[in-house]
Amino acid sequence: MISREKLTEALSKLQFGTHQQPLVNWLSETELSDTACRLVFSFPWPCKSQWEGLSQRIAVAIDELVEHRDLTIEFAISVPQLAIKAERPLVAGVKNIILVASGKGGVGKSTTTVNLALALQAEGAKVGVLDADIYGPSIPTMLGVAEGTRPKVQASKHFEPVVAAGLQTMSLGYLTTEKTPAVWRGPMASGALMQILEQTLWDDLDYLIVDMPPGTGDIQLTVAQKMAVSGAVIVTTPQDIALLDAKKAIEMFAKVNIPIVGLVENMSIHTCSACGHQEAIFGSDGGERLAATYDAKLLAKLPLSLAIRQSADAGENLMASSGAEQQAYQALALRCGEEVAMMPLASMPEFVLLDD
Ligand SMILES: Nc1ncnc2c1ncn2[C@@H]1O[C@H](COP(=O)(O)OP(=O)(O)OP(=O)(O)O)[C@@H](O)[C@H]1O
Repeated sequence: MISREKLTEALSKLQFGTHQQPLVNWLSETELSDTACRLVFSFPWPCKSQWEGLSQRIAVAIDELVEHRDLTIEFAISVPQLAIKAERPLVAGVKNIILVASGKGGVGKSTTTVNLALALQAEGAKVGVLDADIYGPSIPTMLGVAEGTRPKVQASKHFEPVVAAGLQTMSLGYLTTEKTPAVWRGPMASGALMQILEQTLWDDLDYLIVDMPPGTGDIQLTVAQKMAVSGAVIVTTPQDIALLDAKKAIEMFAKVNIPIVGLVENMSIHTCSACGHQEAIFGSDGGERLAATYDAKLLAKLPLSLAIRQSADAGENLMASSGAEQQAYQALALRCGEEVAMMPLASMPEFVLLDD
């Protein structure tokens, strides 16, 4: 005979996610009758691509209990808001702010921001991107936003985000022109950034991914300190010089008590499209070594690839393709979402988990 207890027992044998937690942790609804069995699982991070496989695993695990009943398995996503207890104010309409940073310029921070955002969205989250790279806002181009696009202004004080590829975006690039490039000095730059962060009408975002300016100077420090941030993702290449700068970025965030969600090793391996030969052009295992030094997680190793460069240049959505690159960003998004969701479980007293 089917019972809730037996169901839970059978389901507790299944694990899910990198942390291999019991799937039953996310069982949010159970309906049992003589003719039907309906289960609803609600996940705190976006993971749509996993649902089909999960559904099959669940059906096999409870097959004997379900017998002749109609089995319905449903999945939902409910990303919790991670908030800092401290005085930093939350940004309206945003549940989690994730900073994407690098010590060194040109390591692929903006490319990672865009593709991480698109991949989180493909996994079922509502995502926005704030282009805070004042030295060269490149997010609009990478998302195919037409040159000269300006955000709509509401009541003379709020910006409506520019929606591109389904993402809510805001960039200093929308507010400056080639003739009036932004020549920002420290306080002015961080002031302008905070202003566009707070004056944009973000609409119910699970994640706002912020493309930080490269470096670890005053602007980065001020912005990081003023935002109520869930965590930072550090992008580096495996090259020694980039790793050195990534260390500075990790230490900067430690100083202002911002947890590191994890590291991304970009431009990791290159596979020759003609012969398939693989080469570690910028060196190998730098990400692993850095992660080990700081006891941080290596979220992903992303390939150095023509498809990544071309999609960024052309403003095309790489998640609409189905190659190894799309899979690499999908894996990054799944891992990143999970790590953010798991954060309250770690020993970080300055964080509280708020229910919806
Ligand atoms: N994994 C990758 N494979 C191939 N090309 C890449 C990859 N990542 C980034 N690029 C390319 O490298 C260049 C620099 O990338 P990007 O602008 O994302 O770096 P960044 O760290 O944000 O730079 P900046 O310091 O200027 O803000 C771009 O031309 C981008 O298309």
